[in-house]
Amino acid sequence: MTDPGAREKSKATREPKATREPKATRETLARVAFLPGWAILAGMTAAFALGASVPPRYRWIPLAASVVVLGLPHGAVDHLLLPRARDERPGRRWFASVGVVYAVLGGLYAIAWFTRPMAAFGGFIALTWFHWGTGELYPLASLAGAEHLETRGMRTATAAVRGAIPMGLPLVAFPDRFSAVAELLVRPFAGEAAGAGEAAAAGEAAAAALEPFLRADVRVAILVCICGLAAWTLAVGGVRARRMDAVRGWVLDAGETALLVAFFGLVPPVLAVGTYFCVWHSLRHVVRATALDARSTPSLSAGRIAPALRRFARDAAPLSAGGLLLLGGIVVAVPRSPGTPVELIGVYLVTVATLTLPHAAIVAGLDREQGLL
Ligand SMILES: CC1=C(/C=C/C(C)=C/C=C/C(C)=C/C=O)C(C)(C)CCC1
Ligand SMILES: [Fe+2]
Repeated sequence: MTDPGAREKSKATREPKATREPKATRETLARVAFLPGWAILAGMTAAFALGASVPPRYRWIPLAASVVVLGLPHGAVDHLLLPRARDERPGRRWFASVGVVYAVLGGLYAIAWFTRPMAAFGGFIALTWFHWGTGELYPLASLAGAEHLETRGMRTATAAVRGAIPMGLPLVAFPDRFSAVAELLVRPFAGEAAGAGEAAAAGEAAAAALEPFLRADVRVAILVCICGLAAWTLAVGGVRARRMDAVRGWVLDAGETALLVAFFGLVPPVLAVGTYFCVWHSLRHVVRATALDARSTPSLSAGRIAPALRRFARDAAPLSAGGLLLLGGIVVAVPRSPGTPVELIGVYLVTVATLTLPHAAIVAGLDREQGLL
């Protein structure tokens, strides 16, 4: 005999933890997670559609800003995420475990950059695809309440689409910029005793390895795959949403997907990726982290986000500083030290890459904990 009360209870515990926030709290979180990103990306998309342009050197500003604003700090609370999601105290044991994950995964990946930089770059694109894609599930499913994402299949497909847009469309629309960034990231790792000639050769080797992806027919194929997957995922999601009478969440999903396609198709990639990193991916993750902090719930449910963000900034400060130290270490350790601001940002991106592997692993653990992955 199953007692209906028990069945109700088990249903309640199966519900992803992330959706347990009271409605008022969720609305505050959603406002902060969504509105700035929509406004800034839509504004920039419109400006570039109307022919705006930004001189190349200024396109790096958002990426440079991400060192202190949202970008690097968004990963600096990784040691607090899982214990808070499990209602445990984030003590020394958690800090040590997360430290080990960072040391092992980050360390191995750093070695890969020094030994096989081009493969490491390819891995970075794949990793970002996964991490930025799955990073969209919490805001969509838990904050926007997009019920068409209730099945694992829909969530997998949606994450694949959301990650493919920022990594694939810059290649499709701006192949030369894409390969220039690949060269920028790979060049400092040219052989131990590399002279300028050898470094240039490494850069050229990077460009040569990318060559097949830069061909017009291959890029058209990539575009067709991304748009086809997006259209198919949204079509299946739309049917589900209609059946569940949950069209609002689907409209948000479809609208965002269209905005992202237009944004990454029109805005120069260095500017687009940097902006997206700060005001979209990182902001959404920061909001998610504040939602896990029990001390922040009273002010959040009263519609106030500032105290929660201040608390986040305090939590994230020490390890953001740690990230900067690591950046300094990598700058010193690369065989060819960066000589210009842009080269310095290139080395920063490699630092971000090595930190992103352990960060993505921990966030994936949180996704599992919250029933999203
Ligand atoms: C800058 C840039 C690129 C790559 C950026 C990447 C891969 C950024 C990843 C950031 C991460 C993972 C942050 C942490 O969440 C591309 C696509 C080559 C295109 C040209 C501009
Ligand atoms: Fe992240």
